Amino acid sequence: MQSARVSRTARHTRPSCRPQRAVAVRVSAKVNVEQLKALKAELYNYINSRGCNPISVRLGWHDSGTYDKNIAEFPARGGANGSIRFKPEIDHGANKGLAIALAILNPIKKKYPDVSYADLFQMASATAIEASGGPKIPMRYGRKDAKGPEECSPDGRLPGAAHPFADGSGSPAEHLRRVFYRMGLNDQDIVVLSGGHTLGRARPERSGFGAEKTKYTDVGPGTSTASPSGATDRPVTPKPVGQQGTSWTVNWLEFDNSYFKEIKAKRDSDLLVLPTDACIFEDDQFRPYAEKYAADQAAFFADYCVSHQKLSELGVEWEEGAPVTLD
Ligand code: HEM
Repeated sequence: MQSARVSRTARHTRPSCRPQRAVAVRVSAKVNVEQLKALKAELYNYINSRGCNPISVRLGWHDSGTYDKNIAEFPARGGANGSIRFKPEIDHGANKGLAIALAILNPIKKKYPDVSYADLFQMASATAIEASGGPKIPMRYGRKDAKGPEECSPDGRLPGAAHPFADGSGSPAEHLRRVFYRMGLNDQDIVVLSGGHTLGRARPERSGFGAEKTKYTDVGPGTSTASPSGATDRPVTPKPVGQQGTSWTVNWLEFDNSYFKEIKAKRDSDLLVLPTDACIFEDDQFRPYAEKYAADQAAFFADYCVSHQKLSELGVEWEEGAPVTLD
């Protein structure tokens, strides 16, 4: 597993889902490409076999979503720097339940000591999406880590889902704009990234949202006899102890555009629509994007790749010679 820490030539691609012309770049002596590749292979198999795709995506997003573009210094500006692994950040209210994701990833991390936590969390998220049938996001690696609890982001930077909003916003759309604009993201990013909720569930014991269980979560994704989509051949999540929660979609381990279709249709009270989800079809600037993604999965995937790559690089300080790509 140990690789020579030498410069090498790698293929570098631009941020898009579509194949791009390869450009030769020098890769950092500090970034261990062999370990990154081996880690990705292990994560792909592990995450898919355990059905922990949704929580892996939420962990990556909650690490990077603390970014504040108005703060110059690393890591005080927040972002994808691995600081979520420390108390007090992991104990922030918005992160409730994510200690489970750390408990899953920490033993794996031990086998890849040269990989930063920041890279691990972003890789786990992107790999979880790919392994759920989603697009292959053009990821780049070589992030530096925050070093200790004193470098954690302050509480309150992640979005709330419903009134009352901590920043005093009068509507969900205003709140989303305040939070995502602070990260340097735009309306399209807000809508397309909301599509991350095609995966997973909300549980009363974590966020306070959702029911204890629904016909879609009591047995497993897409396996309810009431499911219009019927059974899935994807692995079913091992039934966890505690509440099963409410999913946004029927097949909540399948990454597709069903989130947009379901939010638009509002057809089933067993599927979740948070106020911040509903507003993507209610707000005049958000709606065209939401309509586009409900109608066209390929467009959703293409735009999702661009916004997810941005999200995964918020606030990042790269190692010397990074970023590197793996393909
Ligand atoms: C737009 C603002 C957002 C709000 C207000 C929000 C809110 C929430 C809430 C309340 C939960 C339920 C947590 C629980 O009870 O376990 C949740 C789960 C989740 N969120 Fe978001 N979220 C937002 C954006 C995002 C983004 C941008 C992504 C990824 C790109 C994302 C991915 C997820 C995933 C995958 C889950 C399911 C986790 C699981 O099943 O364990 N969310 N979100």
